Amino acid sequence: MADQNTPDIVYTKVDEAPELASASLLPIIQSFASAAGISVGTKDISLAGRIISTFPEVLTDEQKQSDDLAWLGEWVKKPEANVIKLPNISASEPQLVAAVKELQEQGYALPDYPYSPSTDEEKAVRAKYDTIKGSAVNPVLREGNSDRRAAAAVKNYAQSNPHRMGEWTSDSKTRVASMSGGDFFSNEVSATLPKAATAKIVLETSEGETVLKEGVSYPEGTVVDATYMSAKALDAFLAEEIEKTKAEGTLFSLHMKATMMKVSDPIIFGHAVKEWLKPVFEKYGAKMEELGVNPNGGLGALLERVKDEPEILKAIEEVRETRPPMYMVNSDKGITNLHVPSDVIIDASMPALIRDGGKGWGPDNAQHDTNCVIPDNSYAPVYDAAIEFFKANGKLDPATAGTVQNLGLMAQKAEEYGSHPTTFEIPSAGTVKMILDDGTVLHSHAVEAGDIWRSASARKAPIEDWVNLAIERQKATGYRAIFWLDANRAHDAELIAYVKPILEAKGVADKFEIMAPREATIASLETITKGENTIAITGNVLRDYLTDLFPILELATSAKMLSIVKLMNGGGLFETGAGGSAPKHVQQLMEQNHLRWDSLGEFCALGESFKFYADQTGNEKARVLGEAVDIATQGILDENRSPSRKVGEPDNRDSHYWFARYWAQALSEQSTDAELKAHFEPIATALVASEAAIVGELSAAQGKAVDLGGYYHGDAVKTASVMRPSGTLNGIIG
Ligand SMILES: NC(=O)C1=CN([C@@H]2O[C@H](COP(=O)(O)OP(=O)(O)OC[C@H]3O[C@@H](n4cnc5c(N)ncnc54)[C@H](OP(=O)(O)O)[C@@H]3O)[C@@H](O)[C@H]2O)C=CC1
Ligand SMILES: O=C(O)CCC(=O)C(=O)O
Ligand SMILES: [Mg+2]
Repeated sequence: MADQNTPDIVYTKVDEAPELASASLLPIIQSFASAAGISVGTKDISLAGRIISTFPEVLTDEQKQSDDLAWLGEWVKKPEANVIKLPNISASEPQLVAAVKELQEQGYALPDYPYSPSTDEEKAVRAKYDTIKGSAVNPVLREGNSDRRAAAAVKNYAQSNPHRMGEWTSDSKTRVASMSGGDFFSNEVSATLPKAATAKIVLETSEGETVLKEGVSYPEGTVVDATYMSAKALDAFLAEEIEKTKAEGTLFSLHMKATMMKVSDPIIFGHAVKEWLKPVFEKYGAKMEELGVNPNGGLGALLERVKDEPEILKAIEEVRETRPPMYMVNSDKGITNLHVPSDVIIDASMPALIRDGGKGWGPDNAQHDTNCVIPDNSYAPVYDAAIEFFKANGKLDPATAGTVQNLGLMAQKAEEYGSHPTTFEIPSAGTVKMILDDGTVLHSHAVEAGDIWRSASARKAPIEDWVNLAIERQKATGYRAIFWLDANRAHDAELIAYVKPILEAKGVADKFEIMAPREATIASLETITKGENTIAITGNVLRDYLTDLFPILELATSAKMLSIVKLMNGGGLFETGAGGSAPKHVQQLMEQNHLRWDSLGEFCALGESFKFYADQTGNEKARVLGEAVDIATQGILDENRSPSRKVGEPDNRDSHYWFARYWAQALSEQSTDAELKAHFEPIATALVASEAAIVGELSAAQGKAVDLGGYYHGDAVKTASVMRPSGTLNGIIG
């Protein structure tokens, strides 16, 4: 067994619903793993944990925390890494500010979040907070490409227990709106570097040259893109779509990824907020700025800042009356699409809308056709094609549909994932140039004030690894395999120049197709409609989008996906599902003490992690544990032991009892390892014999509001007592 600081298997400490689930599940895992001499320990990547570890200088010794993310960033580069990663918060500004406030209330002397930093000290604090914001964990941990698919058991379950799908009709007014020019898609340029280079990015204006960034280094063979979104074109597009929505009688909705694309997308979101409230900003812009309003933080924060300004509130109300109804996050509470940038995240929101027959929730708490505004055209065609496909063909039938697996290029901050330090809101008109150390001007764009310029890149080694993974997966399955690459898009053309020679050299070119996202969407939907399967081999953003889209259509949720990251240096990262941290579930637990979070993703990841551990170390007990996990997971599906959505019915904790029971039974019934068999026989017997007591204790706990001692930084003891209410179960687990 490894030392205390380096557990054999790392289980990440995260946020919200998955972290609550861990309070119940992890003790079971640790107890079972210890029987094979395997330690399972936590490393903290939660939002609160990352804030705490970033500001040691203002904290007491007791409050200080190690920088586990930095540690993990190194760990995933080691061949022995074995990490189970649960979804964590990629914080928007309002989430970060709320977490800081909660920690301050708990006695952490953290600096306030500086909205508009002016002094050097404020700028330094803001820079630190900016590193915590957005998708700050996943790009660091994901030192490998992504392999996401539904395990056979999960797919079979979905086919025999098909979920409800909303009806699609050919007269649906739902559609996708995206820019016809001036966006990232149309302005993209790309080049592959023939040798290693260091680049600087400058803005040349009539006043002279400003260095936006320097010292960006790229190894030989890196595909380096540059593009920008025109602020003027974006505003004109948004204004037009607001009017069109009104004319069409649909809901206005904006879908983007302000969390993962943490620099560009909050700015785009801010443009939408400003356009929506244009007359108010025109009249009261200066006053609102004084009050600290930042449109990028959303309507929610804006309303909070102007709450004592009756004149502005009245003006907002007047504008609202002239606007189309908005797609709502929570119509009971009046929370709109534009309230919080992290409430409507495209990967989860668009598939849910498509699953529901193209309907979004309106302010009247009823479902309506919706105008889905996705400004940038790079990936919007996927949703557009899907919507048109279902209008023409009717809803997908999950009972007969095949599956779309995904292999996503993601390692080493591939593509837009790594673009955060090289994304800029342009302060004044001029030319942005990307200049290499040998003087070559690699890319150049004429820009105007407010344009969003960004450069993304993808390195050669990850690209080659991704193509090779695709070849392996196609060989293992025989499925139709499609590279979702658009030969007419600059970046994709560079990737195709990598892909084709590798396929040809390996003699498998005839096994693969290359299609632009729109055509690939149609081809994939046609394939699965026939009950056949396909592999989508995509870049990073489509990895994210498709691994929610197809699972949500096929399985109702992406939470049950197998999500494996084969780390490039030999380790394994096992993600639990492809979904997020489900904030709504926490609310329900706090109000009703019912947790509807489904840990199936954790079960799938756990089985893989143990088997991987066996491969890596030769500890065959780990393999026995892993194979038994798979049997237990199958049991959860076969016996319908997944959590129910309603209070009073079995929840996440019940499913953990059943998981422990099936796992112990599988271990006591196997004959590969006599020691494990002997160890788990009495445990399995006790779990079966105590069923009534355990289920009774779990059920008695539900129904009342609970106190977790915090939302972002809950109290571990309080959380454990809420999440482990069965003394009988705790006694057996030890
Ligand atoms: N890998 C990662 O680290 C990821 C992190 N995130 C983070 O998660 C947060 C929320 O993101 P959001 O876009 O709302 O997406 P989520 O996937 O968290 O939530 C969307 C909905 O999916 C359902 N859902 C998701 N997981 C489960 C589960 N295990 N069991 C049952 N239902 C589930 C829930 O539906 P219902 O309410 O109907 O029950 C939930 O409301 C954000 O902070 C985001 O940054 C998001 C994606 C990935
Ligand atoms: O990194 C993030 O912010 C979210 C990632 C995500 O949604 C995914 O990996 O599916
Ligand atoms: Mg996602």
